[in-house]
Amino acid sequence: MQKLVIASRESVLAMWQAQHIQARLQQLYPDMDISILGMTTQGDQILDKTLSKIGGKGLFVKELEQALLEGRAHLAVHSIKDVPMVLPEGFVLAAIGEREDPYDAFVCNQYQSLAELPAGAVVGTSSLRREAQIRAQYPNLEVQPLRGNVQTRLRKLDEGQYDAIILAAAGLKRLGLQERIANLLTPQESLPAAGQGALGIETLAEAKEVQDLLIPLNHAQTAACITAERALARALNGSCQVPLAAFATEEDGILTLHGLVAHPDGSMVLTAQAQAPVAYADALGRAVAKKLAQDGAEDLIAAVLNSESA
Ligand SMILES: NCc1[nH]cc(CCC(=O)O)c1CC(=O)O
Repeated sequence: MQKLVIASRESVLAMWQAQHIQARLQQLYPDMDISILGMTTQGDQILDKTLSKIGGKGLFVKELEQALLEGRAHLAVHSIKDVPMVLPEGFVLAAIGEREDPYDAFVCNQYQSLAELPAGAVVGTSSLRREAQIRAQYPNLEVQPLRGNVQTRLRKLDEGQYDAIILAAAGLKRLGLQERIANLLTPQESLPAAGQGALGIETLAEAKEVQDLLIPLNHAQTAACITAERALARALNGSCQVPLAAFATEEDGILTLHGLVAHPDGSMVLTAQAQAPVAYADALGRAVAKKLAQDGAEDLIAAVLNSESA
């Protein structure tokens, strides 16, 4: 192929990620003409509602998939965290890039940790997963919705609308804003979302030639972790509506996967974990999901979904 077009959202973070992939590809294929097609998605436009209320993750990827379908782009670069657990027919994840820091970051101008915040302090996050875990451990704190891109969220903190906010460490680090991180939340405080910190590259299922070009960008250990995390979320019908976390690590070919499902108000938190060789990543995800289901996760999810539609 002579020419490759990368579809990306236009946020500063998305563009950084697309440029990162562009640079890696240009190094591998110096003679190829590689460009980026920036586009705005519904997820970027609707900023006054929480994601769970406007239909979830798909809103960040649909327009990019449409560009692939219409041949305006050959690959789409996503934060894998924003990619729905089940792709529409005809699309595949062709490569998963090496993971950045997977943890959530505590961002605050006065305090060093959630534990130090005074009672009644306002913590900004629109992630139900973060909200539920904070409420469960710090019932004296107030959690308020916070949307917009990373820069917007930091501005709202600096203007005093919040005492602290929680953001993915990966986004801040990629944007050179790591000095804004007061502390990383431990996985015990806030278990990360499935895929947090990793990039996914999506193509049409039929685009074999493009997929071959992307093989060197796939990071095997990260891909195994992400496969396990996404299998867990998929098995529990992972949507943005229910607080759900899935975090895998790999050591010497063995994956350790932690899963968590919670009630948004923090009144109930279920956790489970298991280990398996990397070759069984998908089965591991389903196994941890099954443990959670046996502990009552499906009832919890049904109760949360019911109360929302009521
Ligand atoms: N929800 C939006 C989103 N999608 C990916 C990232 C950060 C980068 C990543 O996790 O790869 C963020 C921002 C955040 O959660 O703070």
